[in-house]
Amino acid sequence: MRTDIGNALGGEPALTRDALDELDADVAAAHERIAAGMADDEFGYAALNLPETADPERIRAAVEPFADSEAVLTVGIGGSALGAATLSNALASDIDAYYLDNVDPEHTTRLLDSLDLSRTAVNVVSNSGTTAETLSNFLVVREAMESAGVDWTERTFVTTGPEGNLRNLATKHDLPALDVPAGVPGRFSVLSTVGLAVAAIQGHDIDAVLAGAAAERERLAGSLYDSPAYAYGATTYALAQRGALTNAFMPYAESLETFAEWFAQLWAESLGKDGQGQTPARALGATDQHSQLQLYRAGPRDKLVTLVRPTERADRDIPETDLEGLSYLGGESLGTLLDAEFEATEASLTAADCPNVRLEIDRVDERGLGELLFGMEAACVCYGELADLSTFTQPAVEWGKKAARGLLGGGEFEEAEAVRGKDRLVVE
Ligand SMILES: O=P(O)(O)OC[C@H]1O[C@H](O)[C@H](O)[C@@H](O)[C@@H]1O
Repeated sequence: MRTDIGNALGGEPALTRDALDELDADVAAAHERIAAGMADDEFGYAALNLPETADPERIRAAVEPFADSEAVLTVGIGGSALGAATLSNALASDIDAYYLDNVDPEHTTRLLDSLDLSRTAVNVVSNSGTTAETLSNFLVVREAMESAGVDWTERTFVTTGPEGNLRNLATKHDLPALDVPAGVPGRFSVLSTVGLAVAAIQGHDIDAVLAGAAAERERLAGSLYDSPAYAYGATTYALAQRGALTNAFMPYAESLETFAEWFAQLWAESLGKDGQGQTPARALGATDQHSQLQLYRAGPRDKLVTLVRPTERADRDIPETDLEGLSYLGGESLGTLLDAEFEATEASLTAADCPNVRLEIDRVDERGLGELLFGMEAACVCYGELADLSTFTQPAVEWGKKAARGLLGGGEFEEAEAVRGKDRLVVE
C-alpha cells in the first residue's frame, strides 16, 4: 500500500514540515503503545496480530464440507458481515456470496425466495452470539430451509465466540463451528475466521490475503514517514484537528465499493466518541464525480477526500469512432479513462485547497486487499492513540442494542422509555 498526501487546507499547507515532525514524535509514542498491546495480545490490539495468528488451514478444513455449494449465505451484521462482504464483492468467484444483515422482511423474503437452499451453505456469524438481528434472521432462514425440505443442520456452520446462544445452538445440533479469536472486535475481524471463511468457500487464496496484511504489519514502525498505514492514520487525525471532520472515502474501482462500507464502520465505530471522530462518507469513483464531488470541492471546508485505486487492472479498449467530438476517446481504454478521472479529481481538489489522500495498491487481488484492510486497521488504531480514544469500544451502539431489546420486551431499559417521543415535531 502507498499513501500519498495532498496537504492543502484552505490555501495553506495544513501540515507544515515542523507540524509533521511534531506529529511524528506523537506517532512514535503511539507506536510504542500499539506494539506493547500487540505483544501482550491485548483486547483490540490482538487484531493486528491476525496476519500471524490466523489459521488458514483450519478455516479451509472447516468449510471443506460446503465446497459443493453453489452459494454461501452469511447471516451476520456489522463487523460480522462487512469484512467477508468486502472480500467477496471484490473478488470474482463461481460461488455466489449473499449477506443477510438487515432485518428488512421484504428483502429477506426476496433473497430467500431466490436461493436454492439445498445448494446453499449458511454461515451464521456473531461474536457475542446474542445479536437480535442475526439470531432473528437465522431463525427465519432455518424455517425456510425446513419448509424447502432441507436438513439445515447439514448446510449450516457458525462462527462465534466461546459463549452465547449461537455457541449453544452449535453444540446442541453438532454444527461445525469456527471460533472468533479472543481479543478481536467485530470491525477488526476481517483477517480472522469471521472474514475469511466465505473467501475460503469461494476458493480465494486466503494465504495471500494474510501475506498482504503481514507485509503491511512489518512496516509498522515508530515513524509516519516509514509506514503508509501510520501516515494515513496520523495525517487524517491531524487534518481532523484542523477541521477536516468528514472523510469521503472514494475508491476508483467498482470492486471496492463494499470496502468503503467496511471502512465506514471501522472509522465511525472506532473513532466516534468523546466528541471526537471523523465522519466517513462513502463514495465511488468515477460515478460520484458526477454527484458528490461538487460538495467535496465547493461545500463547507470540513472535509478530506481519500482516493483509492489499484495501479493495475484488467483493461478494456474503447472502440475507435468517427463520431464528431469523440475521436479523443477512440483507441483509449476504460482503464485509462478511469485513471484520468482519478488524476483529474485529485487535481481539482488540490486546486481548491481541499486536502486529499491517495491510497494505492498494485491490484485488487487477495494480496492487495490484505494490504489495504490491514493498512486501514492500523491507521485507525494509530488515529485512536493520537486522539486518546478507546478505539475498541462502542458504547453508543450498545445503548441502541439494549434499547431495542428493552422495547421488544427482552429486558428493561428505562432510559429508552424515558426519552421516547421527547422533543419531536410531528407534521401530518
Ligand atoms: O458479532 P456480533 O456480536 O453479532 O456483533 C455484530 C455487531 O454488533 C454491534 O453493532 C457492534 O457494535 C459491531 O461492532 C458488531 O460488529
